[in-house]
Amino acid sequence: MNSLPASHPLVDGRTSDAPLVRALHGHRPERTPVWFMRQAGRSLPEYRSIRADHRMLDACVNPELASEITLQPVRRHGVDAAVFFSDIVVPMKLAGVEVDLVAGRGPVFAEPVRTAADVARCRAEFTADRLREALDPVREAVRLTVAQLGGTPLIGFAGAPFTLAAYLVEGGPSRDHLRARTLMHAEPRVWRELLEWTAELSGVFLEGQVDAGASAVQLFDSWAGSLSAADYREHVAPASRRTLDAVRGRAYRHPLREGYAARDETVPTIHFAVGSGHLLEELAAIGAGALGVDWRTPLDEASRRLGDAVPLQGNLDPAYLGAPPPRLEAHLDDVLRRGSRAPAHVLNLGHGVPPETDPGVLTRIVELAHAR
Ligand SMILES: Cc1c2[nH]c(c1CCC(=O)O)Cc1[nH]c(c(CCC(=O)O)c1C)Cc1[nH]c(c(CCC(=O)O)c1C)Cc1[nH]c(c(C)c1CCC(=O)O)C2
Repeated sequence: MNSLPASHPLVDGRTSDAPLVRALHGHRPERTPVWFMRQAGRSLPEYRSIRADHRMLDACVNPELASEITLQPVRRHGVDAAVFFSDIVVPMKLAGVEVDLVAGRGPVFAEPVRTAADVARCRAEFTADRLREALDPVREAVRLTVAQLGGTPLIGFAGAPFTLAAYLVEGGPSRDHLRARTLMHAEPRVWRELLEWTAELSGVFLEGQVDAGASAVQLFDSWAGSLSAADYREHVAPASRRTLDAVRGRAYRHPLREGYAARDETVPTIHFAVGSGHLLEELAAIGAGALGVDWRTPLDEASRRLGDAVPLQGNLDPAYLGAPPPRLEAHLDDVLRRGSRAPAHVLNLGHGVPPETDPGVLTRIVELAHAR
């Protein structure tokens, strides 16, 4: 096991008892922690004003901007965690892959990766070492952010190997990732090599964020829902496990507990996939400490299927953000009630904040959840 540096916020006591960290370790803190996927982004006027002058991927590798954008929703909403402003394709970009984030669409790759030769070239050219050498802007952005956050934990993240591979093989966003899933079955060896590579880059990206001060990480397995349970288990799970292994071994001694209560803890990990109700058991088997659930599966049902043994995160339906306040509040109560069945609950949306969301609604959700 690798230890975290002494100056890490989990080690020096700044975040070791924060509600988010306690919940992800399976405890019920004094208040339900809440944060929102995509809390940093177009729903905030202060974000749009920065982005008016900077391209998305440029902002991600500019430490001052990335840090400022990460902090904006924490200041505004009083959420229990910051999520690092970056993107799942940033490690690809830093390793040398030609990729852009197109507004309204998402990641677009100049050269799709489809053949054995394509995969071999990626593995030879866009290596983990090359990424490590280019990772300083990310480490610096994390350090600047954590220095401002005090006791609020920063969540680092990475794209899961399948989600990245789906974009790479398709060359951009796609509906059901058919080309990627075809490669999986047509050339399983090439597929495995592709996922080994995406898993390694995502692992290095996570490692960099944790070592620079992130107190938890989330793996975004966003498009895993397009896979059958059998395919997920055989062709994807080993790679996702490898990505999480990059930080799962990071241990620390809880600074405030002594004697019999003192024991090594590991950096909390969250695993999230959209439309993956049929995969809950497979996702849990990856072994992340907590599971993010989208809005389609009620949290009490998810918890029951997992033997009431896994802390859950979620799962307000983003469609309720535009509903009249009494309806939204009833939905919030329902989610909190169902979440109370799990050993621990982190309140979140079932997917990212839609850009047109009124940010006042998000602030209100935080207030209500904290008052419950
Ligand atoms: C699939 C995926 C991507 N990126 C991400 C995922 C996994 C999460 C999910 O399932 O939604 C992860 C991501 N992307 C971004 C974050 C920042 C942290 C946060 O959640 O606040 C995170 C965690 C910033 C971003 N990443 C992106 C934006 C929008 C850029 C803008 O401001 O125009 C942000 C804030 C761009 C992006 N990047 C991607 C898409 C689909 C898009 C949207 C394209 C669009 O609608 O314009 C790929």
